[in-house]
Amino acid sequence: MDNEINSFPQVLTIAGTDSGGGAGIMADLKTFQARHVFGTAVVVAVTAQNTLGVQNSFMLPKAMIDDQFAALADDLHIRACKTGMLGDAQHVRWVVANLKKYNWGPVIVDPVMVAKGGAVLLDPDAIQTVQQQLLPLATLITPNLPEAEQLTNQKITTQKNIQQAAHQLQELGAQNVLIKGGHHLAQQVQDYVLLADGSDFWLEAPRVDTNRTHGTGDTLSACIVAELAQGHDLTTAIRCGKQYVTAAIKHTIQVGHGHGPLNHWAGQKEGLTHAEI
Ligand SMILES: Nc1ncnc2c1ncn2[C@@H]1O[C@H](COP(=O)(O)OP(=O)(O)OP(=O)(O)O)[C@@H](O)[C@H]1O
Ligand SMILES: Cc1ncc(CO)c(N)n1
Repeated sequence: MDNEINSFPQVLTIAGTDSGGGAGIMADLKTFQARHVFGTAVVVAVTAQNTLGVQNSFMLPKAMIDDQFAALADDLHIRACKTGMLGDAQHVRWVVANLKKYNWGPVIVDPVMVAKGGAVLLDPDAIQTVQQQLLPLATLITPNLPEAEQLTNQKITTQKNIQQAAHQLQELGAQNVLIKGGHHLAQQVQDYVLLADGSDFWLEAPRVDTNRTHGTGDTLSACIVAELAQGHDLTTAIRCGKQYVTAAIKHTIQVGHGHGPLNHWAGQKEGLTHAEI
């Protein structure tokens, strides 16, 4: 009976809001909607933000965070989840406690640290807590290059460095690793994937010459969550996420004066369906 009630794929984002609608929970929910899963959210932080930057942020108190998790656990059946902006060490610890307390399916950790405009979204002194407490829970971790540098405490300039960093992240406890190459300015953007069984591959796409890349990382990880919730394997979900985010960057929309948001309808434009990727 309960299985029938909760048969529609439901997913969860645990992150911060973006009043400008382009990143964080807003990007996640738009991606979930476009990828045909039912999106839910635990709000950890609220930001006053637009395409020009982050003007203010507010971290929610522990009881409010715990109650959001409890409300979902009492009623819904979440098949996969992701984390985004977690703010500081104590919020990382509170989220970790709730990830351990209930079953949310595969956990995709997007270790958000700094917004495209430069605002700090994770206190630097929380990095150790992320390494020690959150990474071991990660089915997949999806750092960008600066985040991978912080988490592995090394400069990353070559493909070999990227591969070494991915292995280090596995040693810290993440089962699978996707290092995003959007911050490297080469003509081809290259992301590196290292899977739990030791196999690996590069995902390549032509760089789109645009500054409208607000929320690219959120959109990629949210799409992976959506595909996993629909029963696809991790490699398929990652390839689909890459295809979706590339389309969402390419089919640009004109919103805001700065780092504009993506076009979350772009998958429909390119006729992408979850089954065919
Ligand atoms: N200009 C671009 N053209 C094509 N693909 C891009 C571009 N910029 C980023 N990407 C892709 O978008 C995805 C996200 O990468 P990126 O490194 O930008 O993440 P991020 O820094 O976490 O994003 P954000 O902080 O804005 O959420 C990756 O698959 C990356 O290759
Ligand atoms: C709330 C929030 N989460 C994540 C990002 C990074 O894209 C952002 N700019 N804002």
